[in-house]
Amino acid sequence: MNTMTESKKTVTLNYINGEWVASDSEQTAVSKNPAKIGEDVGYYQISSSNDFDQAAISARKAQKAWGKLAGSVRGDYLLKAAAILEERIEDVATAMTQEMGKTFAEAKGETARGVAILRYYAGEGMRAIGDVIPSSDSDALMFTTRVPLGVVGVITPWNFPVAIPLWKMAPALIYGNAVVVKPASDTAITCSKVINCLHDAGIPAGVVNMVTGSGAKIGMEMVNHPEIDAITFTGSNTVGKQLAHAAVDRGIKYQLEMGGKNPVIVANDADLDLAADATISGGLKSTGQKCTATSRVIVHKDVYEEFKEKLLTKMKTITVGDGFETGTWMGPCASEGQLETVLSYIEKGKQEGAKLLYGGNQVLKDQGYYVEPTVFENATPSMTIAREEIFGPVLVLLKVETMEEALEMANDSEYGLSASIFTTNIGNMLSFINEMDAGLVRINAESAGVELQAPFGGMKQSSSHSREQGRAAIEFFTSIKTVFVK
Ligand SMILES: NC(=O)C1=CN([C@@H]2O[C@H](COP(=O)(O)OP(=O)(O)OC[C@H]3O[C@@H](n4cnc5c(N)ncnc54)[C@H](OP(=O)(O)O)[C@@H]3O)[C@@H](O)[C@H]2O)C=CC1
Ligand SMILES: CCCCCC(=O)O
Repeated sequence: MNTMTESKKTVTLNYINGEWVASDSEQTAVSKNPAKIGEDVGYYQISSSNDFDQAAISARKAQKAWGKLAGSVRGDYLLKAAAILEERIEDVATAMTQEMGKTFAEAKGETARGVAILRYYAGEGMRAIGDVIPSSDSDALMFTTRVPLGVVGVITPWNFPVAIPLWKMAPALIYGNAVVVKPASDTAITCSKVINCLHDAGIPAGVVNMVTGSGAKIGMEMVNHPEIDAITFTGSNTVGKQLAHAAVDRGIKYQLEMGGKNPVIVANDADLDLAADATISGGLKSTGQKCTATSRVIVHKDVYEEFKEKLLTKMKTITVGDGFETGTWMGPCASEGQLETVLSYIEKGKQEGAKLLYGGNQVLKDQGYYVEPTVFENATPSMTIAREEIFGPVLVLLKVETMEEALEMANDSEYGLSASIFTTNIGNMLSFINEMDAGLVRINAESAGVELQAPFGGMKQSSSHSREQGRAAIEFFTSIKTVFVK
């Protein structure tokens, strides 16, 4: 059981060596519902260094036998966990909406994506992992194989509290690693429910561990712990770079997926209704809290006014409220801190001279951390709201004279995660595919909504330049051995 009741409070436990245990710190912290100020979702462990040490040592001990299992046997555990998670979609999605505000429909969709991720990687346990390479010595046999890294530390954010932990854990596990997970504190309870599915699937003790608590403490414990062989992280650039420096100091492998400032280009031959719908979905779904969310909307002057009107007409239909209410299209910001960040960027946009076209206000103040869907125009590429990741429902319209200018503006960012173009012109498409510096390049489709079977990751400051998901994940979670036999 992943929780205990302590003076009528539901307290989520750590998962160490196959058991749900309280921290020896005897301290817990509260997880709050951003849609309902004052409502506590539950409590999680404020873990100690000793807690983490126990988890890392357990992982080390368990990994040896786990790595020796046949891939198909490891895959069977993931298939069982997938079936259990599928049975629990409503319960896990409820925790997600309660902890970070995502609408219940989106939360159920994400949890179903977690089920699919487990099933995809279960299959990886029976696929080829190397090549036979002809040696120049005709009497010799030369081939490659892959071996697990050992114990992988997993640090995850609050915005996809099921999909991201699973798209890191599932490949780590199928390729023979053990894991220690430190989830975002804002979504610790949701993560414990995912871990409980792996526990109930009978995964061997120590192969999977979860230690909750402050990233600044437990996250740094993780990257500096001698039993941790690699780190995979998704979150802010600030934290990612800190982890990378610590990983390099120890000489361990690291993987970072960080921020984005994702552009959409609307060409003068675009389907403007499609472009407006995709801009709203890509930019405002999940309250804009996706690293792949649309934020810069670069529109050709010939269609600017028509597109703007379509966008505003659709934005005005957006309903903001509690993610459990069926009429809600957009939930609250994930936390009070995130709301304050978004409001500060909106103020910055006004101060720097951008024109607030729609939204920009905090709403339902007495209920939760809600902000209106927001769009600016008359912004310049140098403005803060056009350069920095806001991680909220804020769109910035930018007008251009030519497609060459549009592409140049789209590339004018320190980030390079996802980018979309709406056009019916093959020349525009090919130029965009070839010249857009982004890991995810999408034609007549929104910038968000990546599929689990395809490589995911960014260029420039969005990533450490590896790729997650799909078959690409094997590159990070294994090491290649080139074997020569005479
Ligand atoms: N690219 C992406 O997918 C995401 C990007 N972001 C960006 O990050 C910003 C803040 O979001 P947030 O979730 O707080 O992102 P953070 O980078 O602050 O947190 C991500 C994870 O890192 C942990 N962490 C925090 N500080 C440290 C540290 N010093 N060492 C090790 N781990 C640490 C967090 O733990 P804890 O929760 O306990 O602090 C959490 O588990 C967002 O506004 C957005 O810009 C956020 C989420 C996803
Ligand atoms: C970390 C961000 C994940 C984005 C997944 C999506 O766009 O659907």
